[in-house]
Amino acid sequence: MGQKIRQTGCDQRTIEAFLQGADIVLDSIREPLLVLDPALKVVIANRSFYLTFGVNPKETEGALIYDLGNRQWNIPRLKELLEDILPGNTLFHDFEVEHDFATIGRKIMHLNARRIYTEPDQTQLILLAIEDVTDRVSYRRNLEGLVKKKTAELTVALEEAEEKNRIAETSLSEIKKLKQQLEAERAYLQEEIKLEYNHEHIIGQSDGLKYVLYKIEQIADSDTTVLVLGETGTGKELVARAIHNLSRRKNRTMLKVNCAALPTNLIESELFGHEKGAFTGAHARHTGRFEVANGTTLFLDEIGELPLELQPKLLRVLQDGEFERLGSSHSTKVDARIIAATNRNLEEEVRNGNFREDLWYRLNVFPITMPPLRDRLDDIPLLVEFYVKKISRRMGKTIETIPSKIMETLQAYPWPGNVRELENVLERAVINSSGTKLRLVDELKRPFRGLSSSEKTLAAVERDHIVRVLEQTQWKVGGKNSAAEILGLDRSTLRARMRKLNISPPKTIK
Ligand SMILES: Nc1ncnc2c1ncn2[C@@H]1O[C@H](COP(=O)(O)OP(=O)(O)OP(=O)(O)O)[C@@H](O)[C@H]1O
Repeated sequence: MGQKIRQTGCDQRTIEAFLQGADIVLDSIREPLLVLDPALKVVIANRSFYLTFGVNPKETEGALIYDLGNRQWNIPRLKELLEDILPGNTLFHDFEVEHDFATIGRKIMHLNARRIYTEPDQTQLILLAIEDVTDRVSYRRNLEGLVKKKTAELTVALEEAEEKNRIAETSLSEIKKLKQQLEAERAYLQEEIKLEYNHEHIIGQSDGLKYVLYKIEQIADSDTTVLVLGETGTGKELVARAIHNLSRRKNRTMLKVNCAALPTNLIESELFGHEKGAFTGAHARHTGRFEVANGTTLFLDEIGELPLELQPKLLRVLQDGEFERLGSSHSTKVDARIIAATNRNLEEEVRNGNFREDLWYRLNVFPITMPPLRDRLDDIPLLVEFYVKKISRRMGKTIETIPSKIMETLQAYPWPGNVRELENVLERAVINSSGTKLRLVDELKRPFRGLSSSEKTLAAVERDHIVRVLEQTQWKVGGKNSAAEILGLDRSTLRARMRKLNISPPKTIK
C-alpha cells in the first residue's frame, strides 16, 4: 500500500486519517479494490488490485480512474455512472468490462461501486470493487452459443420436418384426388360393362371409309379437338374410339357423355360435377366427367343437343382447360382431349340460334365426316359377313350362305339408320334363319313415303325413318321390341330426337 497520497481532491489529513488501518482491511479482501476521491482519482488500491493488474502504487495512486490500464476503462457509460455516485447518491453493480492483460490475457470483469465515508468528518469517497467473472461469463457465453447453435439446428430440423410434412400432405391430397378420379373411372367402366359396349374394328374398304381412316391416323397423336360428323349409326363413336386408341392417352379409358341422354338440369353436373349442397338433393360431392377425364379423352356425343346455357362453359374448357364445379367458386384445371360428334348440321344450328358460333368454330378445328352407308356400297358385303358371323356365333348358330339376292337387296336399300340399322336387320335375320342360309325378315324395299331419300333433307329422312319404326312398334318408345331398341338408341335419346324433329304419336295412341 502506498505511503504517500498524491494529488487527490480531498483534504490530505482526512485521507490520511482514513488510511489509518484501512489498508489492512482492504488488503485482506481477495477482490481487487480501489478507493476514489470525488474527482475520481485513485486514493488507494489493495494488494489484490496491484497483483491482478500488474501495476504498482506509484503509478496508480493519484491517477484518474480512466487513465488506468491503458485507458481501457475510458467508457462513456461507465463515466456517467461513476460521476453520478457522489452527487446523485447512486451505486451500480456488475458493469461489465473486458480488459486485456499483458500477463494473463483477456479478462472479463464486473465493476461494483458505491459511496463510502471517511471518519471522523464524513468525507465522501467511492469504493470500486472489481470482480473477475471471466470463467462465469465464458461459461455463460459458451452456453448461450451452444443454445444458439442447438436452436439453429432445431429450427432447420423443424423447417425440414415441416417441408417433409407439407410434401407428404400434398402427395396425400394428390393420391386422394387420383383415388377419387380412379373410383369415378371405375364406376364409369362398370356402367360401360353393363351396357355391353363391344366395339370392334372399323370394317370397310370403300374410298370414303379409307379417307376417314387416313384422317384418324393424321390427327390421333395430337391433342387437337376433333369433331366427328355424320348421320346416325354411321360409326362416329367408332371413329372417336379409334382416335383415342391410337393416341398417347390410350392407356386410360376414353370417357363418353351423351349430351342428349340427360335432362338439362343434370347434364351440367354430369359434365362438370358439383359440390355437396350445390342444389337440393346434392347430398355428396360429385366428380364430373371432365375431371375424371383428366389425362384421357372425353367423347361428347350428340354435341348438337348441348343446351345453349351450358355452351359458354364448354367453350371455356376448350379454350383454357378450366371450369368450376357447380356450387364452387374455385376453378379446376383439366387436360382432357375432346372429341365431339353430332348428326346435326351445326352450321344450320348456329344460323337458327341453337348453337353458339364461337363454340362451333372451336369444335370445328379438325372435322371428320363419316359418309352414310348408302354412299359406300362396297362396305356392305364386308359388314354383312362380319355381323352375320358375329351374331350367329353369339346365338350358337351356323350361317354358311348369304344368298346373292339378299346381298343385292341390302345394297339397294338406302339405310337411313346406317350401320346400326344394318346390324339390327341382320340380327333379326339370323334369329329367323332356321337353317344355314340367311333369311331376311325385314321388308327393305318399302319406299320412302313418295320421295326418294336423295330428294329430302337429312332431317326429313331421319324423321321418316323414326316415324316408320315407331309405327311398326305401335309407338312403343322404350323397352323390349321398342322403337329405341330397333333404332339402337337410348330411350332418352330417341325422345330427344322426337322432340327435335317434332314427332308425336297420333291422338289414338296417346
Ligand atoms: N365401319 C364399321 N364397322 C363395324 N361396325 C360399325 C361400323 N360403323 C358403325 N358400326 C357399328 O354400328 C353401330 C353404330 O355405330 P356408332 O354408335 O359408332 O354410330 P354413331 O354414328 O355414333 O351413332 P349415333 O349418331 O346414333 O350416336 C355400332 O354398333 C358400331 O359398332
